[in-house]
Amino acid sequence: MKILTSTQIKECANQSIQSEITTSLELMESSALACFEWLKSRYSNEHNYYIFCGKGNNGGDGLALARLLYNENFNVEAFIIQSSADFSEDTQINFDKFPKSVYFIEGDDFEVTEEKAIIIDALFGTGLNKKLKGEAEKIVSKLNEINAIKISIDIPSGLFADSLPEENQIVFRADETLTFEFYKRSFLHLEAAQYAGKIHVLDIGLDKNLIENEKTDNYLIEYSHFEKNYKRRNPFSNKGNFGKAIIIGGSYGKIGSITLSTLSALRVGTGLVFTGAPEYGSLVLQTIAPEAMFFSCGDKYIEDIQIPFENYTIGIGPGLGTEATTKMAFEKMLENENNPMVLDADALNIISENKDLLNLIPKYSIITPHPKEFERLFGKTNSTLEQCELARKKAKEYEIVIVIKGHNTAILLPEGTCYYNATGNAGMAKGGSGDVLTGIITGLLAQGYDSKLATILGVYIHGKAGDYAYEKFSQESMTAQGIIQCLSDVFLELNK
Ligand SMILES: NC(=O)C1=CN([C@@H]2O[C@H](COP(=O)(O)OP(=O)(O)OC[C@H]3O[C@@H](n4cnc5c(N)ncnc54)[C@H](OP(=O)(O)O)[C@@H]3O)[C@@H](O)[C@H]2O)[C@@H](O)CC1
Ligand SMILES: Nc1ncnc2c1ncn2[C@@H]1O[C@H](COP(=O)(O)OP(=O)(O)O)[C@@H](O)[C@H]1O
Ligand SMILES: [K+]
Repeated sequence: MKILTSTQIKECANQSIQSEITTSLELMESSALACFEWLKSRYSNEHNYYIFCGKGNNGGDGLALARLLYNENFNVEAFIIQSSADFSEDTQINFDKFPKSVYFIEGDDFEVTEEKAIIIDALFGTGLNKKLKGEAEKIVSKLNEINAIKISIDIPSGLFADSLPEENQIVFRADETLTFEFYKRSFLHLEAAQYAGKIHVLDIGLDKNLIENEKTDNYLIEYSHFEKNYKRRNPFSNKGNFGKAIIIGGSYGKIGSITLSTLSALRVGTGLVFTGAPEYGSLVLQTIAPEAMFFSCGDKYIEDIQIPFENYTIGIGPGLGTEATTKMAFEKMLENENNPMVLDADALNIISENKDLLNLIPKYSIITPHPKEFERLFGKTNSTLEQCELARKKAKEYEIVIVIKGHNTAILLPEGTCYYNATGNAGMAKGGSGDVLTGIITGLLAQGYDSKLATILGVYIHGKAGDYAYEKFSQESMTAQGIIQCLSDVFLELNK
């Protein structure tokens, strides 16, 4: 799914209107109708709906929604900011059409009975052009204090679509946001996402051809991406058709991490998986992952990485350690390798200590830092959006794929595009989840997916398996091994 800026979204709507595909009033009605249908499917008319409206079109959506609810006998009250007397044209029409009287409110001079209350925030949408102040700030602050179900229309009031709020900025805190047609980019960044709650993208009938023609560098990964690009297995295939993945890492006390990567590479369909680890890891690895082959990388830690065959794909880093000899062996390996590889964890920590090594990373390799590892590699930034933009620059500069891991993992490609992921959950916030991702991406790369697809699909599958693990084991009890176990559910779904 494309992620467009608020200006682009407005432009799409304007073009639809100019080409007489629709009118602005019809768009407002279909926005309100989409919200109405959504609400009706989730909440009964036993609730009391309190709809807070501004003077712009977001307020118009709110007033149209109030009418639709009222007409179906829902208990609804509409509140309008006092200073919002000069409505936009369509909002004025919807104000006139609302059959009940509304409350004009000033500051915190309004009452909401908390019991069974649903507060709908239609104060400001994507037309917000400055931080909330005065009356608006007072209203939102009071709403935030009320104990009720809170739903924002299009975007929580006070939030911008394309930039992040500062600390202590007043923003409506929604449990759910019903947003129109597109994810707003800010929803994919922690600083803003905390205000938006669960996001639901509603279709309001904007012309899909116009959306198709809008250019963007930011996308959200969707199931269709995976479905479209997934390589089905030919019935006549043999193990030689599905690549050789070499997973390198592990050190004393961290053989587990490389085991998790190995198991994950096996579980995404790789033809042959080899694990390179210190000798003492052999017994554990061969017991837990008998399908994988083991080759020794020294005794106590890696001294030299000798790969005993050709045509392979390397994933290196989990549990690798940063011993002096390991560093030397890793540097030598980087000097000798030309094919894209996956670099994670300690491989990245070693590079952080010697930034010249960035230049040795083979083109189109994939690096998977969490935000702290990213900071060690490329420096501090003031926000996650700045970090994402810095990653875009670095991905281009070094011609690599950068994966910034987190709740909404961001993938930055060498051509400058960003793909955000929305699968996964907080049950994955545990040691070992990242090692699973390394194995998955390495396995996909080994099977012939190019770096871009291996990463996009890998990140998506990883989160999706995490979501299955959540359903099966709960967020608390799921483990990295649970994620690996649930990879089968992802592939079974795909093969249905
Ligand atoms: N495009 C689409 O596809 C569709 C969009 N739709 C809906 O329209 C929404 C966008 O509507 P919009 O452009 O009228 O702006 P909106 O956010 O309602 O209000 C801006 C108003 O608030 C004011 N204002 C700004 N900042 C302020 C502040 N800090 N404190 C106080 N006031 C402030 C500003 O006044 P100004 O400062 O410019 O005088 C302006 O009048 C969008 O989110 C969606 O819900 C659907 O109906 C149909 C399809
Ligand atoms: N709250 C969350 N929501 C979704 N995914 C998460 C969340 N927390 C962690 N993850 C995912 O789990 C993985 C954790 O990786 P990492 O931080 O490297 O941990 P590890 O130390 O286990 O290797 C990443 O892929 C990340 O996207
Ligand atoms: K809103």
